[in-house]
Amino acid sequence: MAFFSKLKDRLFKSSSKLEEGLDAIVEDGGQEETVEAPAPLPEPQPAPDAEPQSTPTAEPAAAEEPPKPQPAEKLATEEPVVAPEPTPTPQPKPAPAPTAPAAPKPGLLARLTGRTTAPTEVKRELDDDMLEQLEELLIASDMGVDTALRVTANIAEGRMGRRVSSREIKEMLAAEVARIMDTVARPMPLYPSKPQVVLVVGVNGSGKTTTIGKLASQFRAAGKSVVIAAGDTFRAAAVEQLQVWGERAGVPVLTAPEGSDPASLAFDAMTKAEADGADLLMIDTAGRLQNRQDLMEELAKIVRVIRKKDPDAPHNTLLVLDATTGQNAISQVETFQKLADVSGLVMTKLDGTAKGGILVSLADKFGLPIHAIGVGEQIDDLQPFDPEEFAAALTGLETS
Ligand SMILES: Nc1nc2c(ncn2[C@@H]2O[C@H](COP(=O)(O)OP(=O)(O)OP(=O)(O)O)[C@@H](O)[C@H]2O)c(=O)[nH]1
Repeated sequence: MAFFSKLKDRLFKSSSKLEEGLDAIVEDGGQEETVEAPAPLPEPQPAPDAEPQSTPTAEPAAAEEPPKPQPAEKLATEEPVVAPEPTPTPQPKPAPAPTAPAAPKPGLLARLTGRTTAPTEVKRELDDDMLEQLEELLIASDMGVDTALRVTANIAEGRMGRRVSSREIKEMLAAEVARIMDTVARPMPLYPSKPQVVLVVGVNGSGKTTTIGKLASQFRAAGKSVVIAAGDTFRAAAVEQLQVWGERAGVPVLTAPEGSDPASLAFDAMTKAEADGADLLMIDTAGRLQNRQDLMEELAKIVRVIRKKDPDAPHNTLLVLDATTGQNAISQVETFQKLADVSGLVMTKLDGTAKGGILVSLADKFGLPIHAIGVGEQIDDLQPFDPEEFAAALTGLETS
């Protein structure tokens, strides 16, 4: 519940654009029609709130990494709060059905008597022009050309020539988006290894430090002992910022003198975390642009050194992506994947983007797990990723 409203509120910037675009497409060339009783929805009814917390289960992760996982625990502690929602069984929706046959009569009478109370809505025939407009809209929302084409093709399948309302097109789109995102919504897996080494990488300012602080706080609240290593040894300010987050999360931050080798800090931090019996060691790294070859090499070195200490480490390599960077996120994933064997993504700043479609594009292209999303700058502004809620928020479905 908390998650839903937060995402909904904060994704408004993103949803409103897509939502307005979808409304405009239907209105452009559409005609107002009287709403027939309980309008039969197109077959793939997405049932947006049917299984809200189904996603952050870890079965897929377990299936993929059979050797070690003792699959994930939820990242977001408020996840149980979502549970109460589905119970509201007062769904008197089925009831209106019997009244359906009677509905046209009063509508007609009302019209004859000049009291036009019958509700109307704009519908447009789903044709090539409409699909083209839809493709353009999705591409503009950063969904990427390939994904946009695939999504529209799926929407079109079996529905060409049908008259659709704005709400129906949003439902179809939300169902497609949720289907793509369903496979990638997975919390960060936890392993029995002690310490489980989590390397956090990304370009400058993507939100690595903030995400580490938020994650550390959540893991700590889940009863894990966490240690953070300040791997950005180049900037004193970065270390200080991490120390602030360490304090907020209540976890120790290991540092090294400014300018020292981040790989050796990572090695020392592993030794220390092991000696302390820590469950998790989260290693922050300096932000590096994917086109800076030297820095990317340095990252590869950090990974090599970590593996000297534990060949299975880093157990998780989280790539933190800033959702506001749009399509550039694609090349970030490609480059970081080559050097650091990225195991999962955290998408930050979803509260500030007008183009949440990038997540759909990433999921469709790489299939990397999305462990969490950042929806603000506060310590509790990191949420598990829920495909249905995301799809509904992105398309503006729940606001219609
Ligand atoms: N609105 C919003 N801001 C965020 C989010 N995550 C991080 N930020 C902000 O983004 C800015 C950069 O975050 P950092 O955590 O310092 O990013 P970084 O990747 O560690 O940065 P470098 O160390 O410079 O590479 C800060 O102002 C954060 O408060 C988020 O989910 N939403």
